[in-house]
Amino acid sequence: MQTTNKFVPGLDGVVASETAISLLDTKEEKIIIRGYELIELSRENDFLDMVHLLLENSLPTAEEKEKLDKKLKDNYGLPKEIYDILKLLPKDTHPMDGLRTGLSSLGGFDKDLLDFSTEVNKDRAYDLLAKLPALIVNSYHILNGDEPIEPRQDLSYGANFLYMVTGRVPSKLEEEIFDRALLLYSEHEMPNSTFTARVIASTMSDLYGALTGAVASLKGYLHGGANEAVMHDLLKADSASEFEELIMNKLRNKEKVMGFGHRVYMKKMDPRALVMKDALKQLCEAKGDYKLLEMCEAGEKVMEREIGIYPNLDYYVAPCYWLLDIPIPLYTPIFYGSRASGLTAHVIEQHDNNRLFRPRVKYTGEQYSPIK
Ligand SMILES: CC(=O)SCCNC(=O)CCNC(=O)[C@H](O)C(C)(C)COP(=O)(O)OP(=O)(O)OC[C@H]1O[C@@H](n2cnc3c(N)ncnc32)[C@H](O)[C@@H]1OP(=O)(O)O
Ligand SMILES: O=C([O-])CC(=O)C(=O)O
Repeated sequence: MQTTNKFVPGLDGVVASETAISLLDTKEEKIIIRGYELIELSRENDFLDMVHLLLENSLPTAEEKEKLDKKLKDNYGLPKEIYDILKLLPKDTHPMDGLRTGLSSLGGFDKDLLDFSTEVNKDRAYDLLAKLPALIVNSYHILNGDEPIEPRQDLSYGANFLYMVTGRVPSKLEEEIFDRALLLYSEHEMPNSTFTARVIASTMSDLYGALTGAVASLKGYLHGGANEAVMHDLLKADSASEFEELIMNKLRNKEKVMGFGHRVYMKKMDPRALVMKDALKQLCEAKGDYKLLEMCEAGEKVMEREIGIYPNLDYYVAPCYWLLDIPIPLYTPIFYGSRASGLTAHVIEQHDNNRLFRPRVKYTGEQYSPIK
């Protein structure tokens, strides 16, 4: 055992793992996913390409993509018992907690639960990605006292996901923007939720357990929960100047402004946010109403001017989801639905080449004294 005495709060900058999945290359300003660059991928590819890239280490051929699409669609259905379990939850349960419960319960339906071979883990990952839209959206519907919505096989993965949320088939632009957000959210190196999943997987616990822990991690407002918090803030103002005032008040009160800042890109804008800012422009243009864009731009300017901190992805995803008619409590669960693609790749990688995570502490308690 090697011990270093250096304590780094929040493990800021600490290298916790080797991975061949992704890297935030801050020198080159690139988000590398298995050798490709995320922003370039967002221009040329869709979420299913990303799923294939993450789980198979290559972009799919047309034939592979068709097979993947079919594999997911064939497994859309959830065991009826999962809906029965969700119906037992108190109605004010947050959909992230509904998702956490449903996901955890799914483990019991896996006949090979303790087979961690790469192939079985991969099949399990595809099965989960197939089921997540129904689990996420229907846990929300059930918690609202509504009936679950059946997935539609005739729509693309993203269009079906969005259809189940709103109950209407999205326009081409809505489908593309929703899919782009899925792709951008899919993988981001070693955020708290990925670290959580890998720590759990490192005890040779199963994929459902590791992914359930990651739901709890992503829910917090310092991480994925920020996208919901951003929208709540935007709705408190009615114009760019009111939103600027709201942010100034938060700064005066030393409060964090949601959707800004990032452990890795603190002094720069998250490159993914720029892509979603463009998407917001497109959605505003389609609606002929630019208010949300003007408010967000005003917020961006005031944060740069006052404290030199820039938007992260959640800041520009939130108003896009709003314009896509997605209810706010589904923002973080949908983020999770996308991130599950990266998380499953990380759990597989951890199981394939494992060493138990077990760090040490800097002790700040009382010195030893014998019990009298
Ligand atoms: C997809 C994602 O998960 S992206 C992250 C989503 N989360 C958010 O948007 C929540 C708001 N942002 C934050 O709280 C932070 O920027 C985090 C959690 C993302 C990163 O946190 P850390 O790397 O630990 O940075 P930390 O919180 O220590 O901030 C450093 C300094 O910047 C300030 N700061 C950072 N972010 C913000 C913010 N959003 N609003 C106001 N001040 C901020 C801090 O107050 C701190 O100032 P100080 O040194 O004067 O005390
Ligand atoms: O990388 C992080 O710490 C948080 C983040 O942006 C993400 O998970 O997408």
